[in-house]
Amino acid sequence: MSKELIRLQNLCMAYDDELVLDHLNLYINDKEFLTLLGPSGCGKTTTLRIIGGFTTPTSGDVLFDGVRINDIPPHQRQINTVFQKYALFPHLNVFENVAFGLRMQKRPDPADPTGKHRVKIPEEEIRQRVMDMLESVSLKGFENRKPDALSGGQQQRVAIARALVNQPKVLLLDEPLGALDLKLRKDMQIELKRIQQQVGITFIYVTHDQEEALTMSDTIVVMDKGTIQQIGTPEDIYNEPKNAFVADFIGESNIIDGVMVRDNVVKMYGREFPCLDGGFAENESVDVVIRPEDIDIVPVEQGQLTGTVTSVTFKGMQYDIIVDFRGFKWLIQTTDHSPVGARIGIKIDPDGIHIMKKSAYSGMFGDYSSFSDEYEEMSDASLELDEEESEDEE
Ligand SMILES: Nc1ncnc2c1ncn2[C@@H]1O[C@H](COP(=O)(O)OP(=O)(O)OP(=O)(O)O)[C@@H](O)[C@H]1O
Repeated sequence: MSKELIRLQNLCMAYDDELVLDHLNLYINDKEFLTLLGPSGCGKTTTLRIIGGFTTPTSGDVLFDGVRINDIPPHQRQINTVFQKYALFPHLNVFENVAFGLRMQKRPDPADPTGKHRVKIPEEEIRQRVMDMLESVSLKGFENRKPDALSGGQQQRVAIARALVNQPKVLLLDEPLGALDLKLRKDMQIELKRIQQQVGITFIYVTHDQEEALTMSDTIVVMDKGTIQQIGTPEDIYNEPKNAFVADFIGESNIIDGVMVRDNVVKMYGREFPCLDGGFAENESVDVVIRPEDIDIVPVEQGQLTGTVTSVTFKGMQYDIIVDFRGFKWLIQTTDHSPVGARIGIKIDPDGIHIMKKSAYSGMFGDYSSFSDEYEEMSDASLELDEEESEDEE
């Protein structure tokens, strides 16, 4: 999976002088499942359209197997696309929908030594390729059904089979599951990954759904405002987000303003917390990212901080608990049930505290993370800390 197939070099796209892709650099390996993930308007579809040849970049290059393909039209690229609105032909059955592209194709006549005469693909080969493809997408036995007699997920699989039957090297998928309900979407995520592994080609997938990206991808490219924020495996992106934007976008996070005291010690709310990170300047302002599942609820007297539970939501496998800390809301995910109104202690292990350089995104976060301004106005005495420990520290 390490051979490079597509490279985007300094890709820029501007509409009316507004830069929507800003010097994108990215390579995509053969047989990789790569997802472009980011909020609405960040430039995912534009990137996909440029790879497919439907949009011409303002500047920069697209390389395929090392060859510049900027000027190659879409149908001559070995790239097919599945869109969210996968218009199947309603009057054709499943078999004919998938066979359609093959029936349109002509290729050099093997009996013509000049190679000029072109012939249609033989019917027997079409039948074989369509049936193989229907098997790959688990639709064998559905050949004679019309699209309106299929579920949304089955229709989407017909669209995928239709895009794959031409044997492209790359399949582009633009939010292909967006129209499906949640249960079906989850089933199709697993199904898509299986299909990609079975046919063994590169998938470039666009979504704004972080869970979808984490479930399916070998590599996730997190984008915002036309720029790449981070490229990595789902594990890297989740466990080691490079900045507060990525941390906030992937999964849920508490993002708190902190100050580095020295290596392995950060100060939040006037309290020092041991952490594993270093390499920051003394007194440097930083973003402190803490995942809700990395916070332990402990008895008040053992807490590094204490607060009051303001909301408890049962989520099946765990509870989402909001703890109010003088008006600030921590999100904690735990299997322990603490009732609303309970006073609890919070404890965070050093490896649950992630320190990040202050970014343009600092202070932009909502519900669980906008602590900074009001905190500045607080004196340590007003914090709900264990009195003695607080005094020790000062
Ligand atoms: N043809 C166009 N003319 C002008 N602006 C455009 C055009 N196409 C896209 N844009 C703008 O470019 C930016 C990026 O759009 P793009 O569709 O790539 O975003 P996206 O990340 O795919 O968003 P979404 O998830 O909502 O589809 C947006 O601000 C959009 O308004």
